[in-house]
Amino acid sequence: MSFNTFGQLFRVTTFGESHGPAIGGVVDGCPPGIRFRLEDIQAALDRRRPGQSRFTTQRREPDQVKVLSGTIEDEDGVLTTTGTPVALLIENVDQRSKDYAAISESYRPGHADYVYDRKYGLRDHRGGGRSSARETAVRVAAGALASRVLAGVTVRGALVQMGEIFIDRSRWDWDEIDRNPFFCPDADAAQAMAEYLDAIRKSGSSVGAVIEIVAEGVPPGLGAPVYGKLDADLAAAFMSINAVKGVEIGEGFASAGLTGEANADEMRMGNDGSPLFLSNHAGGVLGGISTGQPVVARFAVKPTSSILTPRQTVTRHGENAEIVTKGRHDPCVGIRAVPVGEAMMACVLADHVLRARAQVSPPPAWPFPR
Ligand SMILES: C=C(O[C@@H]1CC(C(=O)O)=C[C@@H](OP(=O)(O)O)[C@H]1O)C(=O)O
Repeated sequence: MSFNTFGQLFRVTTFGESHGPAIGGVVDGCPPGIRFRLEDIQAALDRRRPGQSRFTTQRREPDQVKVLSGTIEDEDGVLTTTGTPVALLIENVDQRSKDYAAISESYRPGHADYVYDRKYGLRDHRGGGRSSARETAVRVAAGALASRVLAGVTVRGALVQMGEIFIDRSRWDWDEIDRNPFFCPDADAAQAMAEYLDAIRKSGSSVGAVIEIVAEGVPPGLGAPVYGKLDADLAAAFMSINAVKGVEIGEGFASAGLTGEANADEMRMGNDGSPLFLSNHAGGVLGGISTGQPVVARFAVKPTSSILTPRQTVTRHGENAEIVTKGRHDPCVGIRAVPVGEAMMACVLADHVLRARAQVSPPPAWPFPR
């Protein structure tokens, strides 16, 4: 059993609280000989970092990562993994715990405060502790390393819904996600989101979001039929992100409304000797095993529960109370969940690449002779 670790062979453990001195993690099982620069990891972290627009928390964290072990550095600054645990450390520098003094005895409705007390009998009331979005920084650092293990695989994510605003998929442009502060692939929807979120933010409220993660170049054959399903591990990985309340693979819940004909991803032989799927309702996974099509997953992030609107609650001493949560909170924490989702996809795929390598390496040559 593990409380703070995920993955079987590419194994990530995280530690640290939002208001402790640092957060960090250990990636165990990373193969030797993986080359990267610290800047590669930093660039990934910079996409998630707080305080980069008026639409995210104003807490100023540089999220400077240190690699403490598991690599050797050459004179050009290239780090090569040695096969030993890679330890990553990010210092917290902008904690403001006094914001939390006013709510240390009460529970934010919709937040993990209450269940921490019920489970452990105490909680780190200086901030969100382990249930803070701060924890996700380490996942992003681990994901950057995982993406180096995934040669030929591209993992990208986008915000496809914010509260009541949906993107128009016919306007999807991957280049757009770096041009607006929402990682939104639809420029028009991004404009509408800016207006919408400004109003939400000014009223002290918050909204949820849906994030879509797409991995292209995934080879067929990752995953296993029953207990080692690739999609089950993806679902667990996305669900482990703080504030995530739902996960879909491919058509997801909408597949319940399709007929067998509509849902069938028909197959023809392509010119390159590989089968061509005529659609991808499966989201790149059939029977828990990757098909070679893009792996497509979506997850829903709930509205941030730290809001200024007074809410009814109870205290840890069993009294009725009212709570107002001040401080520096994201009006839509789903925005910064986009790089986190990409990281979780990369970590799960890297883990399954290693698992496939352990069981069936090399994979059988296809097609089979008659
Ligand atoms: C610092 C980050 O986000 C934080 C996520 C968060 C929360 O409750 O989730 C609350 C805020 O922090 P604090 O605990 O200081 O109030 C955010 O700023 C980060 O993501 O790096």
